[in-house]
This record gives sequence, structure tokens and C-alpha cells, in this order.
Amino acid sequence: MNPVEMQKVLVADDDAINREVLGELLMPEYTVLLAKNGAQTLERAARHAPDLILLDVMMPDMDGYEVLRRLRADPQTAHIAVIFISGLDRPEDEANGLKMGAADYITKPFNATVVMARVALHLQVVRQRRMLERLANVDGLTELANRRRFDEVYGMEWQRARRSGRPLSLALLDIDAFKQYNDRYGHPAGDRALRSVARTAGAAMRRPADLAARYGGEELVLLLPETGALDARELVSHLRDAVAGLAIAHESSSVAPVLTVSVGGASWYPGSAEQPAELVEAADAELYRAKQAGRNRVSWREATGNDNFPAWHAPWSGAL
Ligand SMILES: Nc1nc2c(ncn2[C@@H]2O[C@H](COP(=O)(O)OP(=O)(O)OP(=O)(O)O)[C@@H](O)[C@H]2O)c(=O)[nH]1
Repeated sequence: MNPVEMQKVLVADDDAINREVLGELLMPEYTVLLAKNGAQTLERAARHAPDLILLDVMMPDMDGYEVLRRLRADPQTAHIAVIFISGLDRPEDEANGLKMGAADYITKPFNATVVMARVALHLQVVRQRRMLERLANVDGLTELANRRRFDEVYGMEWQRARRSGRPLSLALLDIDAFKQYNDRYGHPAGDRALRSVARTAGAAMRRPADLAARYGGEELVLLLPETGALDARELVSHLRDAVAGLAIAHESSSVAPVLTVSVGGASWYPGSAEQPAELVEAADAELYRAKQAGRNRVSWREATGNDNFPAWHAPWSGAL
């Protein structure tokens, strides 16, 4: 397996010999990280996001139970699978470890084959969980986030903008004359074109929190947290350019000889709208305006500081 695809296992044990034995055992199949105490375990878990932690229960500075509790309390590390490795071999110790949320409990002295088998089993569970999460959040055709994921992220970003007082921009992007494209080139070619547009939209996202998602049909939505109207409009205008630059021939379009998109966007400042739906409605109204004005253009609406919604600035429309 390619090393970049290897799953990561963090071995946390205060005993150097145990670390070495476990490390060597796992090394051929996994990327192995080592930690010699509780503080190091927490730091490496947060920094490297391992898939699994083999966690010694008895460590002098912070025992394994406390490490697990702190891992679970931090959203960044809360989902990492943990297997306790412990010299405490009474059934109640094992039951206690599992009750705390460990995936498994292995007693010392451990048997190498059993350790490997259990590690493999739990890493398979981790892979399956990731696949399910992906299926639930990703649109199969475009491989962008799906509508469900967008709704979830939008709700969170709306709240975050409300708390932080930072602006939030949202744009709806719709392929022009796509019905004619399907009619002229066939539905499979339409799917390929939609995937190319989606890939271009995904690549245009610059910050980790920016999100491009499939809103429905041939419509995409772009969510740009902490981005004001000026920057959002510029990003989206470049994206419109980039789609035209794909030079996907569209002989049946009255807009251009190539596939183009229209985009409607709106920027929200805390206090300018009451409900998340209002921003989507404003972007949708701008998309309609861009279509009416001839397509292949961006139309934007900007709400001012503390105005009562819907006191938007005069719309800007342009086919840059
Ligand atoms: N190939 C393909 N076509 C799709 C998909 N989703 C929606 N469509 C098509 O997109 C077309 C959208 O058509 P309309 O809403 O009439 O708009 P349009 O032809 O793009 O025209 P304007 O938006 O007004 O420029 C329909 O023909 C849908 O069948 C998809 O996943 N794949």
C-alpha cells in the first residue's frame, strides 16, 4: 500500500520497550506514531489525527482513562478509536475501560497476533465509518458536498457569523441553457459537463471553510464564510470566467458558443437578515436577475451593516 494511504496508529506507553515492541509490530502495515506520556498523546492526537490509539492505562503523569476523557472532550479528537492496553486484567477493569468509550481492551502481557488482529478489526470499522459518512455527505455525480451536507454546514456558519459579527456570502450558480445542452449532446455528456463545472467550482474555493455543494439538478451553491460582498463577488466572477475557459462546446446556446453559467449572490452582515432562508432567497432573486439580463454573468446583492433586512445595496450585475 502507498504510504500516504496507510492508516495511522499512535502507540502511547510510558515504557520504552513496550513502545518499541508495539511499534515494530505495527510498522510494516501502518504509519506508527509514538507517545511516552499523556500530554504527548493528546498533542500528537490533535496534530496528526491518527485513526487509532493504542493507549496504556497506567502512565505516571496522566493515566489512560484521563487521556481518553480529554480526547473525547475535544471535537478534534473525539472520534478517534482507542484500544486500551493494560496490566490490569480484572474483568471489572476491562468493563470500566469499555464503558468509558474505548473500542477494545487488551491485557498485558499481550500476544502479538491478537494485537494485530484487533488493530486490523478496529481500523476496518474506522474505514467503514468514513465511507458511510462520505456517502451521507457527498453527491455521487459531482463529488461535491450534497444538499444535506450544505444545509448542515450553512446552519452552523450562520450561527458562527451571528456570534463573530463577520459577514457571510452565498451564491447560487446555474448552468445556462443546460436543457439545450442535454438535448444536443445527450444526457451522459450533460453529466460530464456538470462534473467539470463542479470540479471548477470546488477548485475555486480558497479557504478551508469555503464550501461548494450541489444544490439540486444543475444548480450549485457556494458558501463563503467571513467573506464580504467585494471578495465574494470577485471570487465568483473568476469562477464564471473559469467555466467559460473550460471551452466546453455548446452549439445550441444562444448565450455563447461554449457552456456558461449565471450566478446570483448575496452577502449578509449580522443584523441584516433574520433567517438563513432570506440570504438564499436574495441569492436566488439575483440569479433570476442574472438570467433575465442575458445569462453568463454575476449579479450580487449586499446588505449593509445594521440595516433592517431587506435593505440591500443597489444590485451589481456584470459579465466581467
Ligand atoms: N445531464 C444532466 N442534466 C441535468 C441534471 N440535473 C438537471 N439536469 C437538466 O438541467 C436542465 C435544466 O433546465 P432548465 O431549468 O429549463 O434551465 P436551462 O435549460 O439550463 O436554462 P436557463 O437556466 O434558463 O439558462 C433540465 O433539462 C434538467 O434535465 C443532471 O444531473 N445531469
